[in-house]
Amino acid sequence: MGASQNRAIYEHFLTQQETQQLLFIHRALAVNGYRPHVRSLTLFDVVLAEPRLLPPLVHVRQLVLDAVEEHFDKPCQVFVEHTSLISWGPGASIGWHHDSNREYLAQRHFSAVLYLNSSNADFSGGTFCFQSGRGPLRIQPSAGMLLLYTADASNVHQVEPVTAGERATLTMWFTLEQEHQEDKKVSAAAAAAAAGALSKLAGSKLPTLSFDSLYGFWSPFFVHI
Ligand SMILES: O=C(O)CCC(=O)C(=O)O
Ligand SMILES: [Fe+2]
Repeated sequence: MGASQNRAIYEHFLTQQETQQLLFIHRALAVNGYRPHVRSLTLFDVVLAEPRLLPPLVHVRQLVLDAVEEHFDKPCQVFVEHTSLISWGPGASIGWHHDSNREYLAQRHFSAVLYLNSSNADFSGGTFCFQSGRGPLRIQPSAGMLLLYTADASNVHQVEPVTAGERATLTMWFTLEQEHQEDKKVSAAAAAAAAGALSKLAGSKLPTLSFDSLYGFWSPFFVHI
C-alpha cells in the first residue's frame, strides 16, 4: 500500500484459531446493530452479558493497541476509545467518510479494522476502499488481516455493499485523550454488574433501609426487622 505513514496493513496479524474464537463470541452474543444489516457486540456488551468470554477479546484488543502504538510511534500514549465485533450482512455498506468526521467523534485519532473472515470465501462484496488521487485503493478483507489508519481527513474511505454471506470484523478506535478511554466506562459497568450480582446473591438477608419517613432517610442504620 506504499510507504504511507498514516496507514498500515498486516496480512496475518491473527492466527486462524484466534479469528475463530472472536467469531464464536460474536455469534454467541451479537445484537442487532446501529445500522441496517449490521449486528454488533461491544466490549461493554460482553462484560454485561458473558464476562467469561472476555479473555480472548481482551487479549486481541491489547495486541491491536500495541500495533497502533508501534506503527504510529506513540509508545504508552494511546488509549482504546471503542471496541466492537461487527458483522455486515447482505445490503450493509458505508459511504465515503473519515472516522472523526463528527463533533462527537473528534476524540478518535486512529482506527483499526481486524478482518475475521475473507471476501470471496465467506462473503461477497464488502471491499474496503481508500480515496486516492489515482482512483480508489481497494482492499479485499482476508481472515486475520489488520488494517490501521489515522481517523483524520487524510484517510477518507468507504465499504462497498456486502452482496452475500456475512462479513465480520473487530473494529477499534483509539484516542490520545485519556478521559475518552473505553476502560473507565467498561470497568465501571463491570463493578456495577458485580455489585448487582452480589446483592441478588445476598437477597433478603441484607437489612433494608427504612425510607418510609424522612426520619428514616436521615437514619440509615434504622432498619426494619
Ligand atoms: O469494516 C471496515 O472495513 C471499515 C468500517 C468503517 O469504515 C467504519 O466503521 O467506520
Ligand atoms: Fe470508517
